[in-house]
Amino acid sequence: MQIKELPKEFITARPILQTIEKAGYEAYFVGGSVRDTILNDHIHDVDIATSAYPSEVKDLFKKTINTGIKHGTVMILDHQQKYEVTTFRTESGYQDFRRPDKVTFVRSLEEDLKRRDFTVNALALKEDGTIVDLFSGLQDLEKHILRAVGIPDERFHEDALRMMRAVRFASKLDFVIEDKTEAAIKHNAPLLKKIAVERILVEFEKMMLGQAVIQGVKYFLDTGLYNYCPQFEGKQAPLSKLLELNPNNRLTSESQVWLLICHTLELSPEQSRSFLRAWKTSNELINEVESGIRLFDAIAKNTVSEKLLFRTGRNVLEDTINVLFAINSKIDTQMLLSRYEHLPIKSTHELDVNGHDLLTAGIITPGPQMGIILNYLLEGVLVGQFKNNQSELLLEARKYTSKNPES
Ligand SMILES: Nc1ccn([C@@H]2O[C@H](COP(=O)(O)OP(=O)(O)OP(=O)(O)O)[C@@H](O)[C@H]2O)c(=O)n1
Ligand SMILES: [Mg+2]
Repeated sequence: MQIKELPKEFITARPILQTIEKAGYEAYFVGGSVRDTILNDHIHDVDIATSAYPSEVKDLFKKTINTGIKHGTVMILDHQQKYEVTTFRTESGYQDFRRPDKVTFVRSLEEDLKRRDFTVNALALKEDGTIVDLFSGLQDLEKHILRAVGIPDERFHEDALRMMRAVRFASKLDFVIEDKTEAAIKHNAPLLKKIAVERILVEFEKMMLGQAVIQGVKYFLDTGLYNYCPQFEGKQAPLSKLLELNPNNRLTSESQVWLLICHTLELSPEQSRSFLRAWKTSNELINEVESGIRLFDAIAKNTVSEKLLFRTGRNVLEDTINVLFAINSKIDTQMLLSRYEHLPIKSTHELDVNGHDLLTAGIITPGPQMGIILNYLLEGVLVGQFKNNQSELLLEARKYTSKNPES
């Protein structure tokens, strides 16, 4: 197969391949960018594989960085672009089911491709647009099949994360997993325990954000992979609720993913925090999800106040609304949004007095009372009891201090 019109990302990278080839080595585009080009999907990073050894690659280009020289990867800087060029390799020494600690460089493309995870990821593209397809990856791409290269067991023993990659691609690309490959995942699922949580997290999030999320989740449950993810052991029943997600409403951010998961597992705000710590998500995400779960709780109890909407903020509110759509909730989300829009202020900075104003007006002296009064004024403004107007707020602050003198 020949690709007639290469995407612009390949066109700009083409001189790199040509330089390597002119020096007598082989060089190809490989990996996801080749797969995504044939699928007509957007490509995000162009990876290059070559028969040249890292030192030989470095001799050919002016600006290079040793990003992963041990694994054979050299980064080439060219016209403000960065390209990762990796020497063909076979990988050995997989005792721990993680990425190899030892790689052996080889001169043969075939040796390199046969150690890749799935046939659709084992295609190589020449600079002239010719596809090298040694494992029927093109046929699998056409039929939307995800199939391990060679013997599936071997591929998953080399890197157990590939099992999570399989369910991720099933969701992202809307591909079915070929039977033997799926059976090998079922069989080897416990190996996932060896994999760093941070790597599992990335694949799980991508699965949840994919176009065929229900199919991804189905594989995730059927293969038993979930049992070897943090906090998911034995949680088949609650996780199965994800199979009823609204197929027309995709999640659009990591925080939505985790809000949905914490809600599905019926976690309290505090439980959500420790759950997410086990998954090693960022603190920012933990705070967002906690806030969203508080809103979910208030929605369930019908106790959503203006103050809660204010504290939730627009981003988390929008995330929550998208999750409500995803779970086919009947909640009047329009009403929630409209109540938020009608809040007189959206952030504490918009309050027409601040601590400094209270001090200069002589209403209080520095101390803990300041926070209490500002909060009192904020709440009054949010419920429409006070206007957000400095003189009125100073007056209310004065009234408050005379009724509640500092003890
Ligand atoms: N555990 C892994 C990870 C990667 N690869 C190979 O390395 C390529 C590039 O890896 P990566 O960028 O992680 O994945 P992509 O397939 O490019 O997908 P994405 O769109 O997420 O970049 C893959 O296509 C595959 O050939 C592999 O065999 N096994
Ligand atoms: Mg990639």
